[in-house]
Amino acid sequence: MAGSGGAEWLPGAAVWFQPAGAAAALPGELVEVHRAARVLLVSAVLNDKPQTFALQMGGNDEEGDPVWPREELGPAGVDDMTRLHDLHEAALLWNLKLRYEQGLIYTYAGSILVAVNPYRPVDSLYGLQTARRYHAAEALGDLPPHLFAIAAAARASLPHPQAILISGESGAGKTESTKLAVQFLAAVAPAPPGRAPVSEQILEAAPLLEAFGNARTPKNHNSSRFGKLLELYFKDGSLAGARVAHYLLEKSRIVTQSPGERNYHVFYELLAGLDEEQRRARGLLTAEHYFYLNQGGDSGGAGAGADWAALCGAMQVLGIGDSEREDIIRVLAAVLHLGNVYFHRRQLRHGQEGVQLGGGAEVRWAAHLLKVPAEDLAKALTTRVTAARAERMRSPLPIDQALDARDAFAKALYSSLFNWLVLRINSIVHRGGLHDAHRISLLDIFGFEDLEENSFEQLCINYANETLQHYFNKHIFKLEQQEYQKERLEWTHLAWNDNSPVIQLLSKKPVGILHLLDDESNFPRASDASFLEKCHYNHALNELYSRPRLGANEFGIKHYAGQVWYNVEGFLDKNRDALRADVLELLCSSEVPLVAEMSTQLRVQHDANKTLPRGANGRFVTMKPRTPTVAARFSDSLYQLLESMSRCNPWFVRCIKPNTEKSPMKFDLPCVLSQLRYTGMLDTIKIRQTGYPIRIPFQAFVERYRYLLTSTPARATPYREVCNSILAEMPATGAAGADYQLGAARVFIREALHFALERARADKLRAAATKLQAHVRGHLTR
Ligand SMILES: Nc1ncnc2c1ncn2[C@@H]1O[C@H](COP(=O)(O)OP(=O)(O)OP(=O)(O)O)[C@@H](O)[C@H]1O
Repeated sequence: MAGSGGAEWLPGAAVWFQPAGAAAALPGELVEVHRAARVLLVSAVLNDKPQTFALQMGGNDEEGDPVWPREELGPAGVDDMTRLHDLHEAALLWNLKLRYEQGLIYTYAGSILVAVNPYRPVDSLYGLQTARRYHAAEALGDLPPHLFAIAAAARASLPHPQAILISGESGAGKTESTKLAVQFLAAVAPAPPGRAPVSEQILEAAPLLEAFGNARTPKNHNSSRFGKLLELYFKDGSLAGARVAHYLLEKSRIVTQSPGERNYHVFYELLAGLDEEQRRARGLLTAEHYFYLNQGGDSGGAGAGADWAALCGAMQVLGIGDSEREDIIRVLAAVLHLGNVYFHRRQLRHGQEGVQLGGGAEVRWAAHLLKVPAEDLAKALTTRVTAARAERMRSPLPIDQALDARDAFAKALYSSLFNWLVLRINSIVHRGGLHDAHRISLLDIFGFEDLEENSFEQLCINYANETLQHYFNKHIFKLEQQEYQKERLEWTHLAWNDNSPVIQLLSKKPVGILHLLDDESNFPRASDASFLEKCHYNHALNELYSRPRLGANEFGIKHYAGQVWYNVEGFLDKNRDALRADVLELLCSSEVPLVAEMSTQLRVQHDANKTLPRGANGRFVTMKPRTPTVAARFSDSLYQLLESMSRCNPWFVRCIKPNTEKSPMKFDLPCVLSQLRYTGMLDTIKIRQTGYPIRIPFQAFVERYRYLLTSTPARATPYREVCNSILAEMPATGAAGADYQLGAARVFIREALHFALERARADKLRAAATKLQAHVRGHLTR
């Protein structure tokens, strides 16, 4: 490609270039230039048609001039990106853009689904008719790419357990995709008679969990602030039950919100939904009066009243009765009252500092709603119990600790309410008799986060994303290529961006950052600063780790999705998440059945998880038992999640955010490009295009595709040879290299050829069925 007279590469500049298939170079005009993305868009007329071409800036040729590989995509792009001939970032980007602008938000990369958020309702995409069509399709590529196709393929692959992993940044569309997949599976596998409400209950659990676990953030007005694994159980072809597991509800949001952020939806919905009389009975006012609701500068609740009515409807469908709902309201209202409790500093004897309670009415309301003695609650907020020998003494709390005690109380109340709710939902949708049911798991876990201020929560979220990216890489690249090697296929090794070193930096024993944090959290005199010192000391030489230049309380990690700086302030407290024993006792003494129940659950969790520290020789030593920290529990649950996933056949859905303004149908190239880059989409497509992800044992292959044989093989022909005969007759898919290879015991097939095989088989079977019907009709007529 050449510019006119060495002119600047600017939009509007005249250029010459040669598109694929054109006999000679064409004159064109630069439409857009993305230097960072090394992408040029050029408009030109080819075959009398104005078209736009995406060109990738390559390296330099021998004379130092830029090299411009080329790609022409046609007006509608391709629906499976493994069919692109010239694979480069510009081609992927332009292909997604072309499709997106025509309302085609789904595109395949082999069997991986790329879903670009439309940011507007696209009802025509998701009707019952569409669901039925996808349900009836025989193979993944038979119909245009769709989320329903992935859900249908997962369902068709039962009884082996299946997992659909839905990933993407905050706001990319994971939660919507999860809901749509569940709706599809519920629609095509209706519950058996007698159990009819179960699928309705499963569907109604989603808005309930969203009300309590989602909140408005600048990135997403309905951002899930917890990770979710939803297991759907199928029996005799019907959706027979479900189970939800949740990960790491963001607790800090209950008591603080940054500008533009809000607390969990349910608070605003409650206040807008109760009438004046109902509010008065609980001492409640409107949302702007509550400290826990107005710190982000937005306590408006437009439409929240209707949401409260919908929420009550969902509770009814789930069988959460009036008295339970009343108790839920008590807890929510108590949290709001607690947030408005304030303190005055008080100088005590011997130079000790203490506090005097302000907002006494708020304490009385909270105690009244929780049915605990008001004086005990006041004591819990202003003093702490210290145990010296056999004596329990109360010592006053200074003002900062009193505020912390208030917030810790509110966080414990709300998070145990959330835990209780999940358990309650499970008790409804996961009834007995499912031990032999078949399972599809849907994972919707918080996306990678890099905020203005990143704290402990972001470290955990990004750690989870690293492990899931690793799981993806392991499936797509590592295990795949290991298999080729084992079965001695001809294969040039394909490198990929391995993120194991970051995972080790975070979690390897004994000095991974999360282990250092745990050790410090169990050491009473440690502080955030001493934790940071230890991180610097142990990892300063690691190239994935950065120290701040100006001595700030931060450390930086180079994640697979980019560098993130974490401010360590509050890390230790958040990780300890200690609930004082006297506070737990107070909660357990509540006469509200729900509060007593959730406090018991809290106590069980608190006690059951206590582990004794091990001595150097591996034997238990006599020390205080360690209460597991948040990071330790989270790592454990991630480990269990991956364990469970490793037993499933995975399906990947990559959600993409088209712009950062949440604008409908606006495709911002650099924004999409960065997501394609850090998820390794180009390499993924390369390995899907040239690799052999489908592997079938010879005998199973022959049994499935024997209808495609044009001649019957001799009786004792080995399966391997029959496989070869079937495959040799299939037309080539057009990608470079062989479309299949025969390994030691299995045949290895490219996805494109697998689609073609499935389609050919379905055609043969259909033709045979038609012939048989005609034969039977003829026979009957005769
Ligand atoms: N398929 C879709 N059709 C229409 N709108 C969509 C679709 N997917 C997402 N959206 C829009 O994008 C918004 C954000 O999507 P969603 O909440 O699913 O993101 P997320 O990836 O789960 O984000 P987070 O990680 O913050 O929870 C939705 O509220 C909705 O407005």
